[in-house]
Amino acid sequence: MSKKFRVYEYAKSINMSSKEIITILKKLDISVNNHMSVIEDESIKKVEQFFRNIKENAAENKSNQKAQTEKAVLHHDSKTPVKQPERNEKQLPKNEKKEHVMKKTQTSENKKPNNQAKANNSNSQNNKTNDNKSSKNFKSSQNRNRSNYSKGYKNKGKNRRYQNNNVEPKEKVDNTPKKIIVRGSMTVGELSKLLHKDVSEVIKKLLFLGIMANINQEVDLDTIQLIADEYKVEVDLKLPVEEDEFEIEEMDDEKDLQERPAVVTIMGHVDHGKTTLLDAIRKTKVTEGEAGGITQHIGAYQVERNDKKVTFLDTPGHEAFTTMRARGSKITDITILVVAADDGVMPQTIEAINHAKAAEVPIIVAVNKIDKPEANPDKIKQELTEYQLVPEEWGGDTIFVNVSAKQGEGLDELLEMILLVSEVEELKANPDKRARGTVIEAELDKGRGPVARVLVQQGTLEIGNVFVAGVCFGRVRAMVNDKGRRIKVAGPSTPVELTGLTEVPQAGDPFIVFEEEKKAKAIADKRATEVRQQEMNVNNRITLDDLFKHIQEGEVKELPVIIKADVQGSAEALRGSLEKINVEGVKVKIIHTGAGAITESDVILASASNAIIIGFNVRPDQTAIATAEQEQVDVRLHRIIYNAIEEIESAMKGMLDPEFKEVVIGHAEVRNIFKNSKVGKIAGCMVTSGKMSRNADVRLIREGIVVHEGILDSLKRFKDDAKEVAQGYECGLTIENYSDLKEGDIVEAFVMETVER
Ligand SMILES: Nc1nc2c(ncn2[C@@H]2O[C@H](COP(=O)(O)OP(=O)(O)OP(=O)(O)O)[C@@H](O)[C@H]2O)c(=O)[nH]1
Repeated sequence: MSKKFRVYEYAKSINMSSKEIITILKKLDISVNNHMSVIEDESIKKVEQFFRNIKENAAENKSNQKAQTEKAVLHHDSKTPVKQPERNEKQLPKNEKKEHVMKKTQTSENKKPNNQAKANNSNSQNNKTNDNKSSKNFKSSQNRNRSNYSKGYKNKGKNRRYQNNNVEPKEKVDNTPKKIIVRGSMTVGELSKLLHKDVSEVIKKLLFLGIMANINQEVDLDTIQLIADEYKVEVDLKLPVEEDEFEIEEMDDEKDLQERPAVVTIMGHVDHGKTTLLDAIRKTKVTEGEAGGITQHIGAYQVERNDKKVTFLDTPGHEAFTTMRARGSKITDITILVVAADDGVMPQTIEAINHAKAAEVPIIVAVNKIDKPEANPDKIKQELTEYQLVPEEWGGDTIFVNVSAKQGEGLDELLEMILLVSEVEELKANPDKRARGTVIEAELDKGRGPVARVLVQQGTLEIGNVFVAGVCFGRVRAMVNDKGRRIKVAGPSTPVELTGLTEVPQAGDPFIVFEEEKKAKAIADKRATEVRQQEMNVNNRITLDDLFKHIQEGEVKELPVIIKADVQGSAEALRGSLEKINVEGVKVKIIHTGAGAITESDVILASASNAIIIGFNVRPDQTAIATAEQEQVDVRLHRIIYNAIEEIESAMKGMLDPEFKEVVIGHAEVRNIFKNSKVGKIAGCMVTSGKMSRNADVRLIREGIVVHEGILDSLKRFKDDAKEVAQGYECGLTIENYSDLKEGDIVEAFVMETVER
């Protein structure tokens, strides 16, 4: 080649990825920045030589292997002891060996169950190249294994371990699949699993095809086909579904649109009465028309007034509201901003206003606690004008309603106003189409399996409908409304609890009904793959080594956190709050959230990502406890969201530069004053607590007031200088630049210590 190439051009010309070429160039000490870098003819020659060497080495190794195998067999036959490590590997039952490699794959995906991890350790005991001493080393030991693979390939003639691994056990049962289903590119690890092959074997095959790859490297469809051909496996290519086609909502004809109930979220500052208001509305308005009806928590509830319905979301606060929004779902039509009339506009009031404004949701102000004697609704109105919420009577367009959630006052008027705003907003939906909505909460129910609480936003949901919620597929088996009644259909703005899912979706996940089960399944699968890949990328980025390196270098300061909660809604609320914490540049990174007990796989994920686990109203199971102990993963259990947030904030402060705090080490009482012509006044003291130390800072306290702060000039025990004088002993001391000591004064000695966070 006489021409200059860019990395990507050259990579393309030999059917490899730019990434692979860059890796090889770096190995050959040829510096390149990225796929656009130009590579000279000289460098290309070196790369080509590199490939030739690999192929030659591989060929040589193959013949060496054969010789070694024969020799090994001979040795064995002639009862000559065979080296222990080789024999151990060989004596492993075939399936154990497979597991051994599989585990490595799983470790990289952070899915390694602990029992397998243990087996892996024991299998590797004789293998000095494996370092599984510390479970915190999962990632780094994995990296070492990977580099050993490549080393192994280069020096196969010398490295007995890899020779041995390559000896096919004679009794090996061929469990190669006849056909594999391929939906797109995948990693070498995933391909190996699919083909029921050891990763090392697939990496070897790739090498023969001139592709340097490690377990996490992605291989494209052509390469997958080539490798599959090598094993005579048929590839069933299921090309990705064009999801957008199905996901884009059909335009509705104006004539098909019908009025729908408003969906209302209640926001406001802590203790201003959000929950009380929600409960009051529910109690007075729900049970009224439903004699004996028992309301059920399904994430939202509906009330009726003047034959019109209003849907209230059950989770008060803007965290949940924003979490939903962040996940791309807009479910709130109107925000009720609760402000306590005896308090005023507080930080979270302002936050709530900003959240509602950002989402362009109209605000109705509920001035609460007007029953209190100190209530001052006008003060609230005044304060809110600063935030462009001006009451109508003052020339603005914001609706204010005075309420007492506690006494049930003003609720009718509030509902009236909600209906008025709904009318102005012209909230409409087409009930005659496939349902779409948003998951409000979801959890795994012991008896019923995955349960999702969904708000239907468009169309009508019916029993038997097939749907996708997030990455989960389902068929509506049963639906229950907020009054605990089984229902068969649910129209726009109706909250329902449904069963029939295969997995537990996440709060905020979009929910779409499909006509065909096949389409729904394909979309759920595709989404699941995408999410898995995203998760894997995240995990690759957060390594223990990297995290510490970045923190030390001050580049990145973040605390990875896993949240498990009793219901997904709480997990998401906690996520919202934690992600908002910003302690001098350090942020929380939520790497996983879920509903249910803390499991071993959570602990392993935490270990691999150096994360802290927060359990909210959940406990770790027995295996998780043991693994957490072994992995030294910090698991914090809480029942109050605020405490969890506070604790994490403190943990984050531990990651900041050290701060100092004062520690009092002792007190001495001045009993006599001696005058010395040379040094001035000497205080004869008795150490009453702790100790006096020559190096300590001191403050002089007279009748409870600090009259001076400074350092000791001298500390003596009788006539001798002393470093320290302990409690119960007498001492003489002078304070630097201070001579106004008096009998009865207290000398407090203190030191500044680094704060242990
Ligand atoms: N006097 C009076 N007290 C009220 C009223 N509404 C709520 N409270 C009281 O105020 C306190 C806080 O009410 P909550 O409903 O828990 O407030 P919240 O805004 O949901 O609080 P968080 O959930 O902590 O954010 C409780 O003691 C209520 O009983 C009211 O209209 N009048």
